Amino acid sequence: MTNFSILATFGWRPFFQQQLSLDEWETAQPVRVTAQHKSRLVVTSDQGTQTLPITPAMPAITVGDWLLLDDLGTFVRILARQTCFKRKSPGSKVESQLIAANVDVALIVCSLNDDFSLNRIERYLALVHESGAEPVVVLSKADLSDDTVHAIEQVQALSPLLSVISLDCRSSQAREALQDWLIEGKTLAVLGSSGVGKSTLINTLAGDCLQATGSIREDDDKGRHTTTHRALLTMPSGALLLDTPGMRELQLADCDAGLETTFADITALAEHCKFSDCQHQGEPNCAVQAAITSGDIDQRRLDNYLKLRKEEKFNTASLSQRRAADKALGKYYKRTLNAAHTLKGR
Ligand SMILES: Nc1nc2c(ncn2[C@@H]2O[C@H](COP(=O)(O)OP(=O)(O)OP(=O)(O)O)[C@@H](O)[C@H]2O)c(=O)[nH]1
Ligand SMILES: [Zn+2]
Repeated sequence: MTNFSILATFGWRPFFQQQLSLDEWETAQPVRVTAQHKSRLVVTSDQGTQTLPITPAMPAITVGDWLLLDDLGTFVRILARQTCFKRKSPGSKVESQLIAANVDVALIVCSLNDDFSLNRIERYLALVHESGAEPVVVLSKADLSDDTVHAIEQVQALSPLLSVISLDCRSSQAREALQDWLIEGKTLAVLGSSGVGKSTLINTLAGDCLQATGSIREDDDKGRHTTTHRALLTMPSGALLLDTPGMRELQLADCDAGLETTFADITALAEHCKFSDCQHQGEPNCAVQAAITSGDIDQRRLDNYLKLRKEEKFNTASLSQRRAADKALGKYYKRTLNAAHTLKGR
């Protein structure tokens, strides 16, 4: 029988428990994916850590997922995700690539020096809202800024409900600043552009346990000893840190809903524009332009919204275009093959 209180320390909660049938409750073993390799997964449960070969019958699985295994340790099924980060796949076969599942809190790191950009924060907010995770904006390198208060105000003005904090990633006080989110069983992820202090913050939050469990020596698929990176770590606070390279390279794509949430003020106003397809760029009786004239909304914010929406549309369109192109290519191959057969048959 599964020890659910141990599982809770890995992020197990009613959302997952509710998905179990009575039978599964008694016999199945829930495990969480803590690392992913080419041909196998590393999973953790109340029984400890084990590896699981990836088979063609399995659905797409990513770090952070919860799976059910039977009493022989064989994969049974994947549980529905509470949140999910994806990105546009570089290949053309699959639409999107899974990056991480069941992240509760996404720390959007933006440094208070040259990198500080409201546009970039809005871009990350759209991504995080799309995933379903709770965003927390972390303004790093506070020690290098003369006016953190003003910066916090600017970010807070993006949404009154947004959590915004400033800190020095190198200082142990960073843990205190984030203590509201460093809760046992909560899964955090860190994102932000290069050089803003993500690794430094992760080191500070994870402390000694990063060295102890972050890199583990194990045998690879060919039996060689390798040092691999474990993507899900338990921090001293009991909170879990999900750290995979994919989180660091996220692009904005397929996040229509995330944009709507991030720019809820603009989308709410847009309902009052005269034209339902108003682009808010000079059409008559545009409620958004009126809000800009009255100073309720910044021109910068509208420009960024229009830019991100255009980018999102472009990315989504190129996905469907690629799908259409694939189909056409498939048909071409088939035709050529048929023609070859016909020729041969003559
Ligand atoms: N003064 C100051 N320096 C910081 C702070 N956070 C990070 N740094 C420094 O900034 C540099 C970049 O920090 P990293 O933690 O490597 O940044 P990163 O976001 O992980 O960068 P990538 O690995 O490229 O994605 C390092 O030299 C850090 O020591 C901070 O809060 N204050
Ligand atoms: Zn309008």
